[in-house]
Amino acid sequence: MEAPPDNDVLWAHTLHFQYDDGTPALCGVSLGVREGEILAIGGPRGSGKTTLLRCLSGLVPVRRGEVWFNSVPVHSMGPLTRERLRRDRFGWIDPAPSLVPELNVWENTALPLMLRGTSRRRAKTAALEWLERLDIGDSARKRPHQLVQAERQRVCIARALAPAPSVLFADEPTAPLHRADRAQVLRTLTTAARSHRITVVLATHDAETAALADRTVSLLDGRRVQTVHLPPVAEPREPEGRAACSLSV
Ligand SMILES: Nc1ncnc2c1ncn2[C@@H]1O[C@H](COP(=O)(O)OP(=O)(O)OP(=O)(O)O)[C@@H](O)[C@H]1O
Repeated sequence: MEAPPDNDVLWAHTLHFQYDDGTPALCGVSLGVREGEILAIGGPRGSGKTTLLRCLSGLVPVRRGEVWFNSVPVHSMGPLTRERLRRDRFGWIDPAPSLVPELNVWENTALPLMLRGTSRRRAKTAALEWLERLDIGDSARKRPHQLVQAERQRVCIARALAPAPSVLFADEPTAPLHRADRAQVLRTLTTAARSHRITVVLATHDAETAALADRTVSLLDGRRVQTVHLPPVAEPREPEGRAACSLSV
């Protein structure tokens, strides 16, 4: 059996993944992610990017192949150990913002820190700092329903960065943002990651987003390929009845 290299924080070897309905999503993908690296996982829709992030982060069990985090096997962990690993060491950003509706913005942002045992006061201070960095500090006391989609996504990004996770898995993190916002938020995300030595695994089908990473691993039909042409990304559609959001940054 091959051993993971010492300087790879994440290492996957011949990963295969098939959904319960039989859909093959990953076919023998191997990769290494170095500590502090920002790695883009590129590829068109349906190429397996989200599934790869789910396998690497321990969100789904790996039945064929291996995943190692800091030389610890994730593929052989039980569900509770994987859950603890995700809570204590990993961060996750989904393409669509998902917040607890009953909590305000800073409480949502502070939640992962409090789940890790940080006091409410310290978690609030950290949450407010990250909300400021994401230009959403003024909305700290608002409820999620009072924000537009793009603002909610900024809150999700602040929430993921606040605990300074060892690895941040970002699945199309700027999908709900407009072009101008996208570049600014991505720059904030990558700058924060670099200054806090957060390793980032960033799934994207957008060439401009991938260009901000240190390196890109490309997928096509669940397989790793040398290069893949990524078309320009379409603008997100605004929900009806809302003006196009322009966050002043
Ligand atoms: N829950 C599921 N059940 C069955 N098949 C799925 C499921 N989720 C994804 N798939 C299939 O697995 C394959 C890989 O999907 P995946 O979402 O990982 O790709 P992706 O590159 O992230 O795509 P996108 O950019 O659209 O999110 C696709 O064929 C997809 O249809």
